[in-house]
Amino acid sequence: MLKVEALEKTYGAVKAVQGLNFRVAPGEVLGLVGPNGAGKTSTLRCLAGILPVSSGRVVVAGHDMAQSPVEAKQTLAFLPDEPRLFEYLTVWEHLNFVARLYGVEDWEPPARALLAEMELEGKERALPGELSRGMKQKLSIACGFLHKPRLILLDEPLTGLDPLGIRRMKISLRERAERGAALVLSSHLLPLVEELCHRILVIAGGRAVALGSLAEIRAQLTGMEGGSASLEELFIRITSASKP
Ligand SMILES: Nc1ncnc2c1ncn2[C@@H]1O[C@H](COP(=O)(O)OP(=O)(O)OP(=O)(O)O)[C@@H](O)[C@H]1O
Repeated sequence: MLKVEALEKTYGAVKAVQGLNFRVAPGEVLGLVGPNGAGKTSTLRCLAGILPVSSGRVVVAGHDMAQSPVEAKQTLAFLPDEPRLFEYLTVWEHLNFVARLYGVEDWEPPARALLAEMELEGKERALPGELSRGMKQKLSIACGFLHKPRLILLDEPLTGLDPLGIRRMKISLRERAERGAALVLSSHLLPLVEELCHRILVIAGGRAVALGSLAEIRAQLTGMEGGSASLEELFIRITSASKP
């Protein structure tokens, strides 16, 4: 569903992402982890087509992001950590607007189901200014899910959610993967990554320093298959080893 080849992103002299290669299959959840400034957000924004890549290729469901950006973007949803909403559109109008943008037919039944899933029932007429931080996040996620994206890119998706909201969101994400969506999820919450992700890409200084399942990364690092090191322990070992 997602193919990334030799992805590079530079900002002037800053090399934020260097030589990333990976694929994500339908139904798979890939965790993107790395220290502050590692290049996670830059990577996700390049995958979403929000930032142009400096070199390399991003292909979403067979559509090359550089050559067929509209087709590629129609297939995906990008959920940033800071929800970006329209100040003068109500909750329901947001969903209506997104449905029209993506050409979702008969959008009202799925929009209602999403509001129920995100616990926003009764808030249909509220403006963003009347919503809490977590509710804004949930509305942004509902808008992202409305067109049934086949690739879901999430940057710190649980920021601002309460414990029950976090649990519900984990279920929602897992369900989308079970129905065949590919997910790429960046987070500093390593237990969440450990719980939800089938494979993990660890980046540091813009470069991939480990890629595989937790068991594979553990085996690469310790040479002991079936060892019990947590992702947190592995993360600290990998990222401190890759420091210049
Ligand atoms: N718009 C920009 N202009 C210049 N440099 C940038 C810009 N955005 C990011 N960078 C730089 O690119 C590098 C990677 O930043 P990025 O935000 O992708 O990291 P991150 O892994 O998401 O970090 P964090 O965990 O802190 O959110 C950093 O050195 C950062 O300073």
